[in-house]
Amino acid sequence: MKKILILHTGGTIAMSENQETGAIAPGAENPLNQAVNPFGDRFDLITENVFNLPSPHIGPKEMLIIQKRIMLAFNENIDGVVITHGTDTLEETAYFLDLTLPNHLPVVLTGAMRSANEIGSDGLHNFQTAILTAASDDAVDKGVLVVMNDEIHTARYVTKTHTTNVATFRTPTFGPIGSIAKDSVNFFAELLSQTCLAIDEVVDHVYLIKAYAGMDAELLGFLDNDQTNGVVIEALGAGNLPPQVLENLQKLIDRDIPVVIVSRCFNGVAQDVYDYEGGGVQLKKMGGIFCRGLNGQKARIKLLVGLSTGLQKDELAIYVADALS
Ligand SMILES: NC(=O)C[C@H](N)C(=O)O
Repeated sequence: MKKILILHTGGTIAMSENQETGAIAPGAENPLNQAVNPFGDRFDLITENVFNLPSPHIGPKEMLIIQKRIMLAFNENIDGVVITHGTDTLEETAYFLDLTLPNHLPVVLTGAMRSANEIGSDGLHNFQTAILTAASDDAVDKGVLVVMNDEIHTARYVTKTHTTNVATFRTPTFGPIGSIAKDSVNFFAELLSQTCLAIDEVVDHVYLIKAYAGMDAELLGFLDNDQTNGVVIEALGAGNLPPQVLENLQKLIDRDIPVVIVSRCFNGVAQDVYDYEGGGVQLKKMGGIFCRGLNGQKARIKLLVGLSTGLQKDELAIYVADALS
């Protein structure tokens, strides 16, 4: 019988709706703990309530606590791990774990868009399909996975795309790698393997900012101080910035603060293609690190993990630049 470790961390999947006001909030008890186990004796389910937090309250420190708990599971004959999590920051926790856990133990994150007592609540269904996926032999060596709404996505590329719809998790550019139909878990893609870094602490002051038409130079100026450890910029289009921010950008780079460039576009990959003032060619020459294929929040997690594990300068740039390294 497969032994599946379940780690509850909170989120809408653990919340209920106030029937009078319609407001959604966590209660003292996680409704998932009261749910009947639909699998009977099929799996040995070991449940731990790690946190009961809405996911905007989850940051790298909490991610590291979850990571450390899963590292222990490697010596506990666990066959798979399911993490229930709020959806707002689920993709960041999933990617943090993807970068820091060895690949071979299936680790699956899930959540819900409708709380436990709302009509059409998706929590229990997502929870069950996440368990099925974590128990699937085919989930081994696929990296950390996100299961929502009968789809299986890689932690590396999945993102939350809708504020309320149950089909919110999507993988732009690449698509999901599997699906669940009733009881059967089907994968239709392999994952290219990546390095896993051993992590023991997390650095702070790693920032994410978004470029916009007429962007003010001051914002980058505020980050030009001893505290800043790294900056990710969601640049325009293929990876370009307005000329007026270049002077302050150069100041950050001269301070040896790693500056990572991704695109604010929903699809595609940032590249140094444009050779005009503020274009990607110049940003790269100035020392900007182009990150291939990750969105802003994932690139920030990667930069944070690289910095937290002690990578510096060229080594850090190589690690962050390629989503597969
Ligand atoms: N659907 C959700 O879980 C959203 C909630 N605000 C959270 O992330 O905790």
